[in-house]
Amino acid sequence: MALVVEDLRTYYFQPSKTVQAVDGVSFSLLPEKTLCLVGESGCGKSAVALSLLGLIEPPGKIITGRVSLDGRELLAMPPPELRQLRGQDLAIIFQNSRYSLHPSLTIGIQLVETVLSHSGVTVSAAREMAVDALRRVRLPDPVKIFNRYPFELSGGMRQRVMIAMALLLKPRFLIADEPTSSLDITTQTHILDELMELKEQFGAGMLFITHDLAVVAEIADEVAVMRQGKIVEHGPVREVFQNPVHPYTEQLLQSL
Ligand SMILES: Nc1ncnc2c1ncn2[C@@H]1O[C@H](COP(=O)(O)OP(=O)(O)OP(=O)(O)O)[C@@H](O)[C@H]1O
Repeated sequence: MALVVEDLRTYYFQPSKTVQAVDGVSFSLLPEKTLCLVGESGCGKSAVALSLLGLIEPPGKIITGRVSLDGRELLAMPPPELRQLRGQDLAIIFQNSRYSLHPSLTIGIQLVETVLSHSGVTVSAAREMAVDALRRVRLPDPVKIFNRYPFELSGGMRQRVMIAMALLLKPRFLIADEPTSSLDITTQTHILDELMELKEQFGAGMLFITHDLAVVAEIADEVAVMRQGKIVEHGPVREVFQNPVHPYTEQLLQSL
């Protein structure tokens, strides 16, 4: 059981040029393991995440590649099937600033809708699952939060809600795109700890996108270093940190 990415290429066709945002990326994600994808801004990390989930929008396009989950080919999957798979088998946590929660729906409605769109449980069971998910991410008074709108919560609370939403259906693989970068350091540390704890409870594999090598040192089993759309180095985190082969990795480590 693995999420396997092979020779993925995703380009953005900008008016003046074509950006090869992802340019032949391959890796595997295994259950219970954390692979950190690092690299400077604009190197294509988010484009990888969006490609895996079928969320690339024009002017972007997946040019070629294979993404398979237990032998099922994701890139060729009809959109309704892919939507069903998202959340259940593969979930994503974005940075706060992008794709955040719907502003005019309560937290509870958004969580309950997510459950109902993926399973045949009753509304009251979905409600219970939602409150339980809010409790798991250690939000105080989950029932009260359930009835709140996103704007009534702090950034840290909203990010916890996003984690609760991603873990609601106990996905087997989790993609976290800089999930804590918009938060202050203390909140970042707490949320990261909670995310890792929950991930371990569920045995999920995780692709964690970050440019923070201190975070990588703490959570990664493996690290892949990306530069200009390509993975230039990939290996167990200790090996890569102690013995960087690519000059760019060395440069990244020196900037710590
Ligand atoms: N919607 C878009 N339209 C045009 N070009 C885009 C779009 N999204 C991304 N790109 C381009 O694709 C390249 C990769 O962007 P991407 O967001 O994947 O980088 P990143 O490594 O995630 O950066 P960051 O760490 O800043 O989030 C960049 O050159 C970017 O300008």
